[in-house]
Amino acid sequence: MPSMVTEPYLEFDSMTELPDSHAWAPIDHDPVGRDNMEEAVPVIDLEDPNVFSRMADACRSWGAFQVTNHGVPPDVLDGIERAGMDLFSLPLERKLRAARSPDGVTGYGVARIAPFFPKRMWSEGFTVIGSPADHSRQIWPHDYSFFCDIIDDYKKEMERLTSKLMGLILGSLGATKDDTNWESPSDCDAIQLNYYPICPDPDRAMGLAPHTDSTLFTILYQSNISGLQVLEESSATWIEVPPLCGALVIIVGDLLHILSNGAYASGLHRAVVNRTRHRLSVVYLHGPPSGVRVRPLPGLVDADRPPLYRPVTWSEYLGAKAKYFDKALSCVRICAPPMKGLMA
Ligand SMILES: C=C1C[C@]23C[C@@]1(O)CC[C@H]2[C@@]12CCC[C@@](C)(C(=O)O1)[C@H]2[C@@H]3C(=O)O
Ligand SMILES: O=C(O)CCC(=O)C(=O)O
Ligand SMILES: [Fe+2]
Repeated sequence: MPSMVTEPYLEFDSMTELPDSHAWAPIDHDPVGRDNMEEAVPVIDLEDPNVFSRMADACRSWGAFQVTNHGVPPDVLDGIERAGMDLFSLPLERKLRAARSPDGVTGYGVARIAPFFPKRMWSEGFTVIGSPADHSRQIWPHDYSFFCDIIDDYKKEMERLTSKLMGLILGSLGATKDDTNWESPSDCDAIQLNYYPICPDPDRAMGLAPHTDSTLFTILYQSNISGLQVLEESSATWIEVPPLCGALVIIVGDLLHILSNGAYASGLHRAVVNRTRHRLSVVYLHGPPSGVRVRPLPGLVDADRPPLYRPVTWSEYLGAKAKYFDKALSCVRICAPPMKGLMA
């Protein structure tokens, strides 16, 4: 694995120029797709009678879609947005009290994929798995429970929605929950808060570099500021996912690609930044419970369609991602050349 970035954290708000450490090659900020619906990431009403076929089309061609009628109350979305802003608006020294430890996963820090890129990203993140109480207490010693309560409310809504979405996605593949050997909710799901400060030179800065998520699927709330883009593969074009009031973005992760035996594409996505508006995204990363091995669904495997991937747990897959990043899927692909040092 590449060595970790060791430079000090940046006080973004004090920067009037983009430092060389954060200057990427110019970024195309004029993605197509805003007005041309043929080129737009689909928006799916979860009450649509054709929801299975609409999801199947979106997952095959985009690896992403937006959902409406998802049932998450607006005050829960507003609450987590406010809590995220409270957190990231604090002085750096306060946030660093909850810094992610070098071998840890949760807490405050730069994007975990940072070591794979030569330049640094214009963003900060905070990851929660399980209870955020310890980190919250470090940041707000006298009033840490407000943050925990908001995270708790959000988590409950996401657990309800992941269960619903899992049923629909399995339905879109012609399967049911009985075809998997696990139940929602998962004990390993993560909440990731991402903050993208105002940037003096957004054409050369990258909020979050292109990546796929290691999840079954990801539920992303981006409020009303644009920044998320998905790669449209056939034209190799980055397409903006426009913020829609109250909608949530669903991104197909690598484990759903495996479960679908390659039928659904994991969506390659990135976040760009803005000269005048800071942006917050709240990301719910959903995977299987610990110990469960994800494998291609039995109904999608036959003599003509052999399994493309071997069974893998989420933690094994995250280990491969941390080591090989965008080559992680090929590590678990059957018949692919084995990569040195990968788990049995
Ligand atoms: C469950 C997880 C998925 C994630 C790694 C993590 O352990 C917690 C953070 C997640 C996140 C969020 C930002 C993008 C991403 C690629 C990253 O660097 O950290 C994802 C990871 C992932 O999906 O691989
Ligand atoms: O902020 C965004 O829009 C993208 C965030 C993201 O891709 C992630 O956290 O995995
Ligand atoms: Fe992502």
